[in-house]
Amino acid sequence: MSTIVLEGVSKRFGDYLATGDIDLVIPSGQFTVFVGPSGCGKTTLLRLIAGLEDMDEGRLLIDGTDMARTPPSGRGLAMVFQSYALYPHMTVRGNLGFALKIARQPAGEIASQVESVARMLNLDALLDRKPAELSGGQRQRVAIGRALVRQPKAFLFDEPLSNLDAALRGQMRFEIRRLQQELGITAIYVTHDQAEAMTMADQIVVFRNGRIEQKGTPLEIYRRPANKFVAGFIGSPQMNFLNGMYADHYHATTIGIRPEHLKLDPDGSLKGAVRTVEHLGNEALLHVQLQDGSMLTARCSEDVAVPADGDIAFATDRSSVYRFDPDGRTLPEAA
Ligand SMILES: Nc1ncnc2c1ncn2[C@@H]1O[C@H](COP(=O)(O)OP(=O)(O)OP(=O)(O)O)[C@@H](O)[C@H]1O
Repeated sequence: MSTIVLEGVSKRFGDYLATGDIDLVIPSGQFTVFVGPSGCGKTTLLRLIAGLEDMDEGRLLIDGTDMARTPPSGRGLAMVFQSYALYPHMTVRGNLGFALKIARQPAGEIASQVESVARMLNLDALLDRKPAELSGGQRQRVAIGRALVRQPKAFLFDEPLSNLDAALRGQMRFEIRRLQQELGITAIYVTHDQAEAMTMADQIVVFRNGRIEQKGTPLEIYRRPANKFVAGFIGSPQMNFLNGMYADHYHATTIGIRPEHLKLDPDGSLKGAVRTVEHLGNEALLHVQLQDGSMLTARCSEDVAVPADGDIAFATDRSSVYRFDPDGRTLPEAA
């Protein structure tokens, strides 16, 4: 278990600020997810922590020790990449034990460590296969196992599931989380997928343009987004944003309503016409054009009755309406 602390960390590539002024605590034994759109600097920050990039300013402390002079190999961190980076000519057993072999551990010790990790990750039956003879999910498990045998202080995951199909991704999310909880190991996980962040994290850190927009538990971020960017980024389908008369009514520049907080109600004040219906099997998404021309998405039950003329109205609780100022900052709840 290890606590990782970043103090005023910045990194530039030439004139370009990839990540700036980062103050952050990664609590020991917790699962922290860095999330944000492509290019927001989350991978750069992970690589700074791993020691694969040098920071321009700031400090990195692991368990209270400044890492400025510690090379990547001395930090006790294990990184798992999207590309798996397995050795193709080695078997699963060889890949899993490689780091221990390099560290000149006795053969008996290597064999028992490899077997215990293989059991943990359900790889026992695959130990004699080469990476080319494995599925994507199995390869990813070997990559995780290879990091695990080194008994790291913390795991650093860089989009490890983006090469997998949706079903396997769901399963691997669950397995990574289970393993991390069982071992009580500190983990940092980089993704651009907000659903992954919501389902896996103890702490989510939302990035934009190299800076932290908000950090908190998944529910805090979903319920109390600090600004319009976070409100729009977390939650799927995306929060609806409305301006003009709808926002004026709430004394705000923009208001936001999540698709799941719209209720069909003939007396509702959000009146419009259904343009398309997306049937998802367990629910339907209604895309509605409001009277002022703006579009709204509503999450409804699959058996929703759309009137023949398409005219529809929604109501929402005042407490479900988010209000934003001209700079996009969240205003207190409407009275
Ligand atoms: N070695 C480099 N030299 C120059 N610019 C770089 C380098 N590495 C990253 N950048 C730039 O820094 C910014 C942040 O990159 P980074 O890879 O951290 O983003 P990211 O949030 O992880 O994005 P993605 O989800 O696409 O991987 C990007 O604009 C990128 O082009």
